[in-house]
Amino acid sequence: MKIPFTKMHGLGNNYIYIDLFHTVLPEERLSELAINMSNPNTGIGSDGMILIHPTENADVGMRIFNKDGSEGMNCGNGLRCTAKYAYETGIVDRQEFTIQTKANIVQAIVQVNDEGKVEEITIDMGAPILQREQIPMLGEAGTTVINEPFQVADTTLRVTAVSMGNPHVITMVDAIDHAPLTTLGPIIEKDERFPKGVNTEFIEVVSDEEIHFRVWERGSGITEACGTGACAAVVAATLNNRVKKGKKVVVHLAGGDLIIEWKQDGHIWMTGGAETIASGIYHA
Ligand SMILES: N[C@@H](CCC[C@H](N)C(=O)O)C(=O)O
Repeated sequence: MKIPFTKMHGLGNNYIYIDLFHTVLPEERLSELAINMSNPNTGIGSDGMILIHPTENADVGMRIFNKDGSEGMNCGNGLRCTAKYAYETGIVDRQEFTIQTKANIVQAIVQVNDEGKVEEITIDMGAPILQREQIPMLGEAGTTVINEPFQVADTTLRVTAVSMGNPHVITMVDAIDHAPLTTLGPIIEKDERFPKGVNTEFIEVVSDEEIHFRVWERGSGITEACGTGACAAVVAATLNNRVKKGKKVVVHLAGGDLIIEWKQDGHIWMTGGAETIASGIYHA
């Protein structure tokens, strides 16, 4: 099977994008394709695979597969890349349009330069989910998880759990360069208290408008950036009284910056870039 693809990244979080407006893929091979294409030695090399597809409920649909073949519910960097792709290829002809993920339908707004290229994308990511059982995280149903002690290996972290349609657990640290990302990230990802696994973030809140951020992603490990994670980080910092609702926060990820605002109406807005790296034909 020969599959046309485009490789794109948002702040270094890179995926192989397949345009299902023009290509058909068998559902039963999607997971295997994501694993194989993501392999840097025998595939293309990526953090996973994203499908851009027609849907009845929005202008564009998006599905995300991590590099271990698991399907995620949402992807912030993927949404910005999908918005750029959809606009630049003419799938949509408006600068404001909707994208459906497995989690929800979001609004995308693209800023376009004189040459018709998308330079910046803002996504209304919707409202975060804080109810423990909806994250999901084991424990007393109906409660939230804010600065809760969490024993892992021989360390007690204090964690805040947030779903942006996908699960995140956030720990505030004093110095981002010393965050135990590689040691605790893979253990927390598969901790039984998170029945569906979890994306693990460490953040250093510098001020009420600036956060340093590192992530261990469920299904992909360390990545350069995680858009839903950056949104979840600002929610966690707000719930811990370190930043304020209604104020823009610059989140410094390993691959660059995102501007995140948790608005007074409860929605989270994410603004940042997206880049096209290459396109070609994958031989499956
Ligand atoms: N990199 C993404 C999130 C991708 C999915 C995640 N690993 C999951 O399984 O939930 C982002 O930019 O949000």
